Amino acid sequence: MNNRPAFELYLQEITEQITNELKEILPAEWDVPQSLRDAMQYSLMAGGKRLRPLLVVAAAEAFGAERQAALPVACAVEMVHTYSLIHDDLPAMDNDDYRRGKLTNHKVFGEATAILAGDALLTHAFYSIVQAGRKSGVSAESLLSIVEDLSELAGARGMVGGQVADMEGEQGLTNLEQLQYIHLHKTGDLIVFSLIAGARIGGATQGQLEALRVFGRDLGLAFQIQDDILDLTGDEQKMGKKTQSDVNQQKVTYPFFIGLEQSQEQVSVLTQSAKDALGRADLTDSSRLMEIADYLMRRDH
Ligand SMILES: CC(C)=CCC/C(C)=C/COP(=O)(O)OP(=O)(O)O
Ligand SMILES: C=C(C)CCOP(=O)(O)OP(=O)(O)O
Repeated sequence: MNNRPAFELYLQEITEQITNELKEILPAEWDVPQSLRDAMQYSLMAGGKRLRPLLVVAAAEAFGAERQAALPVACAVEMVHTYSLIHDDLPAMDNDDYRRGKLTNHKVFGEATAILAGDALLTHAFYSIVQAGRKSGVSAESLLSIVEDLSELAGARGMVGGQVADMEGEQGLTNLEQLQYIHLHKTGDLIVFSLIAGARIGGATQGQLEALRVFGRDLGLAFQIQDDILDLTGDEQKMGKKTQSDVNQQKVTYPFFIGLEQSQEQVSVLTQSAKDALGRADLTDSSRLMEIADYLMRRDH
């Protein structure tokens, strides 16, 4: 008999399904230049935790949707996230050598191919969203809203805008509001997208979408504060990337402004307020999303 907790098995099952779906969407024999295909697959299959696709699937299931219907959109968000990490690691940005326990994309394939692999992952994400309509019967109306949300939340007003504010602010930030803007957009917006995309697939009402936006916003902020904390206290082996990089790059972070203990307190407060918002969403079953919120904040991986 298998004694592993049900939640761990659930995580493992979804992670495997997402990886299999990604292999279908980017097949080994895909008819594109080999260096590009290799670079895209290298980072996608490098062992990321698949947290954002997990949120898409869990949100869709919380509204009673079939998991299969959510998988193409789950893959799309993982492609967007992976592109963002490839570009974030480039010499022009964070200049990191390791990601997900492996050499960064540009270290293996060179800068030009890494940039283009990121570009192609972003573009292919939109192809994958369309497949949710072609293969899994998600309505054209829902897909239209999902494409609109992704363009907004991953673009200039979302993740890219947050990344630019992060680069421009690096040493000059003077208050927590500026840092919060960066965290909410650079990291939070893709988490918000994942939740509301899943909810749209499940047929959420406007009120439920709003509640999930609040859940995602607080969860995303807590997640990035946790990332700031782990950069100081985490284990490089487990995290698969270098720690102390914020200090080395003289980046202003939550622990820099309010100290380690208060930052940890903020993570708990935000996780609780996220769960309170979720409680107000009146879902068919919110238990998995509640468990995921706790899981994200206990991570030391
Ligand atoms: C448009 C682009 C390139 C967006 C990047 C978004 C992002 C969340 C990067 C990682 O942040 P981080 O540098 O705080 O995290 P890590 O410690 O994992 O590098
Ligand atoms: C937004 C941040 C903090 C970048 C890393 O995200 P994850 O911790 O989800 O990275 P992977 O598991 O996908 O590599």
